[in-house]
Amino acid sequence: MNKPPPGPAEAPTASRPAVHARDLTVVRGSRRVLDKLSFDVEPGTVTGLLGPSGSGKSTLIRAIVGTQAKVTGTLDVLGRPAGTPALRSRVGYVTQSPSVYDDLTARQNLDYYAAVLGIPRADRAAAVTQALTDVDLTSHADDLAGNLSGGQSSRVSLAVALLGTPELLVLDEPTVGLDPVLRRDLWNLFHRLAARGATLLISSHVMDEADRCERLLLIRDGTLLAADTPQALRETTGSETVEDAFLKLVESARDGATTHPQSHQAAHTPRGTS
Ligand SMILES: Nc1ncnc2c1ncn2[C@@H]1O[C@H](COP(=O)(O)OP(=O)(O)OP(=O)(O)O)[C@@H](O)[C@H]1O
Repeated sequence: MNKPPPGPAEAPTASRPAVHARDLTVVRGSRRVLDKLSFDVEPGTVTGLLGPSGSGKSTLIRAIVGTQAKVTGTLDVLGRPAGTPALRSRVGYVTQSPSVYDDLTARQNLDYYAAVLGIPRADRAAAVTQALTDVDLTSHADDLAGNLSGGQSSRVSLAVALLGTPELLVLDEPTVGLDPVLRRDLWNLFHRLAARGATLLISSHVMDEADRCERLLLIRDGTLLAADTPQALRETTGSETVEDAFLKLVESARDGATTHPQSHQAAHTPRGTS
């Protein structure tokens, strides 16, 4: 693809990947659980990190947010090495298990985290209300978190991550256990956040969420099978669904096919061109 060189008027941050990984490797115990991953996450996109249970999604997410030990290779986040303290307020992270205080209400939880994040007292109430609105929890704002359903407490955690208006939001299986309506609503929220300029990296082991993402990173056994758009993955593998594409990529990796699976990687393809 003949991409013209960046012109002098092009803002360097606009085209810089939100996440840039080269030969990213993580060893846990005696096992290499991520093996030489190379990919870029483009800014302003909703990128899905898809792979079966145990494939290394959470490990990769922890590496990106800077909480994983024994990471080697290159891993830059918003132009800085992953884990740099200056990134803390720029990266929102939601873990698989909701991290809220059961004896505080949803609003009190958010107010507390807003204070921890250093949001000025005068701005806190508005920031909390906005975050509660974003996750559609205003009607439960004054319920104790301990009395909320699993899906509702996950949304409180998500609201916490939204508080600082992070540039990059990394969400580990945020839709697990949610009913289809809530899942759809959350995906709509993710796209609204991306439209406001945020980059979202969202892990899931549910392949039917693939088509809700603009781009996908498919991983299995700690290796990257592909990085591309859902449509390109279906087309290049001749598959009807991303799940079938995934299976074909696994088979071709297993057969040691001459076409290396990572040739599907289109980390530098500008958005909307593939
Ligand atoms: N302390 C450890 N020592 C060795 N291997 C580990 C350790 N912790 C995790 N692993 C292995 O690392 C691999 C990746 O785990 P990870 O939690 O990143 O996968 P995942 O894709 O997020 O899985 P899930 O979807 O089930 O959460 C797994 O095979 C797991 O068994």
